Amino acid sequence: MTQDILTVEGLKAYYRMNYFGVQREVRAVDDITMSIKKNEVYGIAGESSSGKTSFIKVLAAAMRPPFEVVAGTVKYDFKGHQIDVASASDKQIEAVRWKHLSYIMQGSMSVLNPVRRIGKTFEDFAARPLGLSGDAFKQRVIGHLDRLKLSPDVLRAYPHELSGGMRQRVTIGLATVCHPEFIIADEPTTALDVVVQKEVLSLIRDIQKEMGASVVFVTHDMSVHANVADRVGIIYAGRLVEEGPTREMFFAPKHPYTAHLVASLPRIGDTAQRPALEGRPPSLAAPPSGCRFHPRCPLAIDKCKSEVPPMETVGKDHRTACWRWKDVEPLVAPHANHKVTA
Ligand SMILES: Nc1ncnc2c1ncn2[C@@H]1O[C@H](COP(=O)(O)OP(=O)(O)OP(=O)(O)O)[C@@H](O)[C@H]1O
Repeated sequence: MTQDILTVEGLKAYYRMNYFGVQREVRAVDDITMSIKKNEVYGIAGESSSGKTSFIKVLAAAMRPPFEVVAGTVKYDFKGHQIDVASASDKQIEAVRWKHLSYIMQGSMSVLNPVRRIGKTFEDFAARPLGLSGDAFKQRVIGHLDRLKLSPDVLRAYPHELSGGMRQRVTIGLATVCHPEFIIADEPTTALDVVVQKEVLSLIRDIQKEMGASVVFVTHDMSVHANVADRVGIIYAGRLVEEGPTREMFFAPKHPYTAHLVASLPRIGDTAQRPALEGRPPSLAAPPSGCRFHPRCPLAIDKCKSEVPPMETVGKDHRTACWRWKDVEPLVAPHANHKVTA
């Protein structure tokens, strides 16, 4: 049986703000339970503002006030090192950062210090976790850059001197140079052109295979999920509403929201009109009762308005939170041009 490397239970994480004495709470992650296996690539999808970035910030132990964990656990089982990052101290998190757990944040420029040469940034990130210095450290970094098809010259460059694709490679290099067991990436390909996107994706996949790491990544681009993920999880209004093997999520979704998301993926030669999903995701300060998707759901019944659907197992590694999952039909037929992994 494959072992889990990450187990999340009953996780709630909110932005808690105080505006002139008035408390406001944005429930960005609201009761998520899930797990990720060793060597698995897990993609997280959902509309803008659904809580994807907030969720992986907790996984990456990168919360900053006013964002805080309100309930639940986020337990990693690293080699010889167990940690619950939802309650660990900064010092305990420091001990696993980069060496076991790494985080590729949204937008490579925000990670790379604009006034520091790339080589210095590598030293800041990786010298201590690797326990190397001087020439030994430099050789290790150069060897790693070579795998990423980057020349040692980049170490002398400033971030603005590199193209967007190169910067993203450097960010991936930073996140992987210590051979972490768990890599978290937020929109790793957004803002890159299609050709560079493909390169960056295959790079992440190659590195993951070579190092035997687990990867969690977020993107709103369903074609990236189709090509890269082993399993996909769908977040709607702060909740995980469905997760399952990528192929099943595309060809046999069991949540009406997933059916809409996967239907949004353009296919070559397909001119069929698909019903648009009306409305917008709800405010996370005052989400709807019952199933949060019910105001937009074509299958909603009275029960959906008042009772929260529990996550039910509907197949191997496949779970959904929908009272009417048996009635969910794919909105588009499987298509020959629709490449899906697995
Ligand atoms: N620093 C913050 N302070 C207050 N609320 C925030 C903050 N950051 C995010 N939020 C709110 O948390 C909710 C979830 O946002 P989050 O960025 O996690 O969503 P997302 O699914 O990643 O969206 P996107 O795809 O646009 O990045 C949103 O309602 C957002 O407005």
